[in-house]
Amino acid sequence: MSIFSDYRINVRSGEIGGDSGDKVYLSAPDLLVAQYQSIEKSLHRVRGVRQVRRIELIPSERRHFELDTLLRHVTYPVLSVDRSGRIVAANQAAARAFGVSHSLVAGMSLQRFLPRLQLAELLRGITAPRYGFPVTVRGQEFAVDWSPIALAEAPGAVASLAGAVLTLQQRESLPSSEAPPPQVLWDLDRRRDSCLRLQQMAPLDEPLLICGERGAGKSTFLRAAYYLSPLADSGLLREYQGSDFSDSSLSEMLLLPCDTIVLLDDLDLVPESLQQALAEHLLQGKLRPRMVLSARSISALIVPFRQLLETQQIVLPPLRSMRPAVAGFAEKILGESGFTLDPAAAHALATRDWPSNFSGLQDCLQAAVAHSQGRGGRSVEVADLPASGVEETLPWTDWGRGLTLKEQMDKVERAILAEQLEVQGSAGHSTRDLARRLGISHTAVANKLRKYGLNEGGASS
Ligand SMILES: Nc1ncnc2c1ncn2[C@@H]1O[C@H](COP(=O)(O)OP(=O)(O)OP(=O)(O)O)[C@@H](O)[C@H]1O
Repeated sequence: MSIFSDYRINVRSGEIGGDSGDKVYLSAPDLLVAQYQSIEKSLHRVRGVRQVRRIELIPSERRHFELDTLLRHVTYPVLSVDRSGRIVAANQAAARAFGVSHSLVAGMSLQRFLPRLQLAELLRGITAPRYGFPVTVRGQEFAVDWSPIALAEAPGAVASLAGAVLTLQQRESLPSSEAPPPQVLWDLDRRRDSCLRLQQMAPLDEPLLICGERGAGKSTFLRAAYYLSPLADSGLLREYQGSDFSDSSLSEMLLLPCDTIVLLDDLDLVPESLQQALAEHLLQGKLRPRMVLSARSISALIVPFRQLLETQQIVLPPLRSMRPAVAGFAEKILGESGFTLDPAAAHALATRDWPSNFSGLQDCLQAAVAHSQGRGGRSVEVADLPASGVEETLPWTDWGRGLTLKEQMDKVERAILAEQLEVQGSAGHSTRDLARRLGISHTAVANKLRKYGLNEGGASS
């Protein structure tokens, strides 16, 4: 050092390195060639010095320089923040996204650019990386990857956090950020009550549960709840599917701001441990967004959710409990196709049980329209309807709504015969055995089987 000071050479930094740790690197950026030549000999005389060389960059400068070049070439924003949320370093792309000059970014507060990010929370307690949570910067949608910088002594401990590195990827058209297409709700028969309840409950803050069987319209109601919520105008929208719900979905949800509306479809398909965690966070008030959930039924959920949502649920009636309106629903579905529904076909539809509800009715009508088209028709007739699948046995009041006693009895009789045929078919019995078992004549059995279309490929006589 005295050699350098004798020659008035400013040494800005130094480090020890090399493969065997026996090299000393000194950074003297203003060193002139003549100065170097003069000190070189003196340096050689220092004990232990074997070689003196002049290099362009010392290793740490080189690393810095390489990182800088790398970041400059990264087209998406990358930046780092310290524990207090101040930006320490940022690349050009980040400065561009934030709309400030690159030289000014360092030192600014990140919150200024991402006002809705739960920054304090992230910096205070999150020690594992988080991927893909949505933010908006000057009207542009990004997904943020957040990697905490933990100090080596205690990685994983909150106290060890020194800040974080963030990367922002532009989101082209993430479905979750897009509002679903608005849909007019069918408000016939018992469905009208569900629509009215939705209108009353959607604008509230409490979590809302929509229950219904397969195809009963849960997803449709979830999306309608979004439009009926005051947040639809200004807030953020996030949609989750219960079957895909994971730990990272939950941690992402915890970071969402309070003006977000979360639609979580099929909560009953979320693993129980995650349902538990979700319920706890909700009860402790840690989940800020407005939650709208759906499930097959409230009894399919874990106990805390049942208690939490009991008074805040809308149960969608199954289609079979709205028999008087089945034709009306069918006409709404047919509406766009220009096909009409023949009264006999409408009646036939009303007698079916629709285990998959509106989805089943839609599929059936789609097939019927194709069939009718095939014969050059413009209306759906009984002959166009595909054969109905398996029918379910259900509580009588709902099940029989809109059916005469005779129609109800016929459905029961058919179900009994179909079940008996299946049992005896596998045991190799005949229709005579069936007649004996049911206590009726063989002719009566044959007539009934014919009436219900059960005689083909069934039991032998
Ligand atoms: N009230 C309604 N108004 C308009 N369309 C509806 C209504 N209810 C259901 N539908 C239509 O019926 C079909 C089934 O509805 P949806 O997908 O919402 O049911 P789901 O209960 O979520 O089904 P799944 O259990 O299979 O997820 C959809 O095509 C939907 O458009």
